[in-house]
Amino acid sequence: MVKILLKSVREYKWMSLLSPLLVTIEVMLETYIPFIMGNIIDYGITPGNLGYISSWGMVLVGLAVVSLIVGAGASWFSSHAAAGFAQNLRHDEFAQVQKFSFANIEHFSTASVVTRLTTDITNVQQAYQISIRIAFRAPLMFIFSMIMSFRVSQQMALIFAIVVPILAVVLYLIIHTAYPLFSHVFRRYDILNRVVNENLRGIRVIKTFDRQEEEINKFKDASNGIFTIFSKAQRLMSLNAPVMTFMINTTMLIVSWVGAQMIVGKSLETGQLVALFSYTMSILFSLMMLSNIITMLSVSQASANRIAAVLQEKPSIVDPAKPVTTVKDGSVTFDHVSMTYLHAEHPSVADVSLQIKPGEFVGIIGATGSGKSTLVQLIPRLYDVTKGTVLVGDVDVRNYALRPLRDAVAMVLQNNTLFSGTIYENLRWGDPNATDAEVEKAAQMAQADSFVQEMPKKYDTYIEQGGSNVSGGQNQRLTIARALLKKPKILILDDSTSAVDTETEGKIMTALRTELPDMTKIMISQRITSIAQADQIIVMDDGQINGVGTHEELLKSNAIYRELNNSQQKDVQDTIKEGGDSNAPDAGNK
Ligand SMILES: Nc1ncnc2c1ncn2[C@@H]1O[C@H](COP(=O)(O)OP(=O)(O)OP(=O)(O)O)[C@@H](O)[C@H]1O
Repeated sequence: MVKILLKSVREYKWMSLLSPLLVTIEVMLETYIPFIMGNIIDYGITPGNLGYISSWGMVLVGLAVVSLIVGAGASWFSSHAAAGFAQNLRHDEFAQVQKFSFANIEHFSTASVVTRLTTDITNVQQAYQISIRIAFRAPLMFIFSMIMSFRVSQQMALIFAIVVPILAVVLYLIIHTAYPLFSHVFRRYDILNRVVNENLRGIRVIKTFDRQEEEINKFKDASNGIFTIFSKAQRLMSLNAPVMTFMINTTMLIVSWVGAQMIVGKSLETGQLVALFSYTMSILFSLMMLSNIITMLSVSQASANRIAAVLQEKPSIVDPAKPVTTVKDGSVTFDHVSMTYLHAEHPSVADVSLQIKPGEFVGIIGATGSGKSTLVQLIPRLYDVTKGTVLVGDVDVRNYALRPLRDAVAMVLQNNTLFSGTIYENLRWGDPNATDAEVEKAAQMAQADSFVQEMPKKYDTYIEQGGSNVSGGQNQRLTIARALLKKPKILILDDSTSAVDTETEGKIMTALRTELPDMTKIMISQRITSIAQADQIIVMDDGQINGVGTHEELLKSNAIYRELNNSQQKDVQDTIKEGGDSNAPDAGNK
């Protein structure tokens, strides 16, 4: 796992190596300073030797300055290397997520991917910075201080041999209890992110239903969950400080008591005792630092695992070894195709066989959940079939490189998203090199040009995030125009004219049929009127094809289609009787 993450260190490798090197120098200098101080007391101050004091005093100042500079360098290199490493890791993880298929994303959940890209990366960044600085500093400080205190007085150093193991056991017990709590926190972050994500996406629905209060409570629950675990873990960790203070004071007392007796017995000098006080502090503090480091590193191990899982996830839909790069035409064949979603028990599409000729207009109709969207998503390979084969231009879709396949198959979803930017910019997602005239032509076919022309800035009108400043029907027409700019061989409209009135929808289909006769048009719709003109209509029922034919043929031969037609005719009649208008959605332009 560590190996996978460390691949992202890249250009920050040398900084990462410099930091521990400088730390080693810093610690050596720092532990030498009390030794010189002790000597100055014993050989300079006590006998009144001013020459000794001034010459070693200069050395002392020199060492302190060098140690300061080296320490600052180590700190700078470690923080810079850690920030750079985190940046690379974030880019690598984000790039990996872009390669994911829908199935991959469903595996992790969007909220969890967000936590892995934010909180988890921050944790790993901190852990990395600690690893290349403090994780070196603490044990080195401990070892050098132990060596130096043995050098000063072996007898006194034995005190540490008793105190250190006791402290180590206490600190271990604290960490051991706190760690499992920390590792739970991340799962709580996923929940928090899910609540925020859902809230922001559905903010309009929330406002419409006046559900702010409930949403605040949902957020509070998620946030309280994090608070409870964190404060429990922190309460345990806060025991560290009093335990340390107690141990330091006790050790100091023992050192003072034994030291005083040794001074009286002439086996220890005053300066040596002062040096030993300093080493006591260093040894105990480095132990505390070590315990903190171990906790932080173990906590961030959970984060590191979660990031590594994303980096190691194999994108389930990738280019084949020798991909076909051109799509011959817009023909589509389903050959005994079945598709079962991950974790689903039953197939959403079962044993479907179907032939669509290039340029045909195909309508798909059926009850909700009958598998219409699943079926068409197999054409641009948004999901792979579980059984059978889907062929586009007589080639199995799995044999194409993804880019040319998805360029040839444009898909417009019911809730397709527009992005923040001008209308020109949004439509050019379909073709970045399209001229203004080409953009406008596509918009005309999608019946979007008329309302865009009425906007003050026309095609330079700024679309807000998620297309929030255009109506649902306008949004749909713009996304159809965007898809048309790809000049696809196959255009799939997945209920993507649902918010467009029937008259405008009719105009769109007429434009597509007359101006793009070679482009295969596959249209999913709940409205019979939308697909009645199709060359063939497919009636889906429970994942299977229940009937295929033209409008007239199906009216005669297919019970489901007849039933749908009758109920929709009745609705129209009822509405007319009530004096309403059947073409409710988006009848006017905003
Ligand atoms: N991502 C998914 N994971 C698991 N099951 C799914 C997923 N998407 C759809 N399904 C299930 O597959 C079945 C077919 O769904 P699909 O969206 O293809 O139906 P549909 O006919 O297009 O419905 P609608 O008209 O409501 O859009 C449904 O039972 C649905 O619950």
